[in-house]
Amino acid sequence: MTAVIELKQVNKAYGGKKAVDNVTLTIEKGSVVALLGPNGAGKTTTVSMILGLQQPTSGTVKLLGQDPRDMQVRQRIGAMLQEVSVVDGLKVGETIELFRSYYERPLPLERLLKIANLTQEKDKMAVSLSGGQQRRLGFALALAGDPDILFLDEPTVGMDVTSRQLFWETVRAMAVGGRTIVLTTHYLEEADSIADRIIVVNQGKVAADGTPSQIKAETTGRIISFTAGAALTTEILQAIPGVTGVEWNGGRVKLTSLDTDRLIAELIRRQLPMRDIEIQSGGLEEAFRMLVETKGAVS
Ligand SMILES: Nc1ncnc2c1ncn2[C@@H]1O[C@H](COP(=O)(O)OP(=O)(O)OP(=O)(O)O)[C@@H](O)[C@H]1O
Repeated sequence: MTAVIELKQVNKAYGGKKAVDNVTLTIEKGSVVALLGPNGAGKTTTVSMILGLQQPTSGTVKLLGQDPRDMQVRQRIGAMLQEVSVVDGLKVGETIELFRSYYERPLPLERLLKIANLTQEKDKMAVSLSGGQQRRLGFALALAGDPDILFLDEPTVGMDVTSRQLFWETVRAMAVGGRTIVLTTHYLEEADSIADRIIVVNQGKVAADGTPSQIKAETTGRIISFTAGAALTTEILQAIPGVTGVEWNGGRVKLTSLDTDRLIAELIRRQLPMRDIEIQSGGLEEAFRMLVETKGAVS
């Protein structure tokens, strides 16, 4: 595995306040990584340091093994930031052409227009685009140089459902092609479906790091549900080692546990009256809430 992004003991302070607090992490080539965290957690600051737009107060950031400000490195990076740079007086097509001119091997204009679903808008003034269309233009500009690493900072904010679907299909196809994608989002279901690694950031620190299923399993544990025989009560179930929660819904009971493999063995060993047993993971939303709440929410 090749590390394309490396952060070592990175800190960023504004005044006396730490926005990023001693973060060390490595991102491998070809991975799709989602940075999740509440407002003010430090996601954008982390991405800006990886991009070389801001300097860490201490620690080191390497992009493709180099300083992120290196010109050769910049040729291989694309970024879609929260603010889209719409140049006054330029049409959509001209804006894309301008960005293409910065790169040695840009993607063709027509392809970029198609990817961003802006073919119809090619001759419109960029400033006249709607919010969602401007986000899509931002995507085309990020892809102009056919980047190896793509940064997407809350990319789908303001996009309608159809644009959002098309957007993620394109991102997925790019990841299959071996590109590395780093995104920040508040939409947990998007992170769950697109990312192969989720890094939860809270108060400038990494609160959790793993695959979506690891994050879910490690934080909320898993759930065993079954239709319970009449003899079973909450007291009996709570007394079984490994049970962290008991919830009833009619005759069905939901047990939560951090180790469902061990618990299921124990339930069977006790020959409890159970039918239609199911094992599920907790939701990412729940995992995220727990992580952020236990470590203290950021206003
Ligand atoms: N230029 C700046 N000057 C002073 N403080 C800043 C600056 N940029 C960010 N901060 C502070 O640093 C912290 C982290 O902000 P950052 O924008 O990185 O968070 P975020 O996780 O991207 O949040 P959001 O989800 O709201 O975009 C916040 O407390 C923010 O107020």
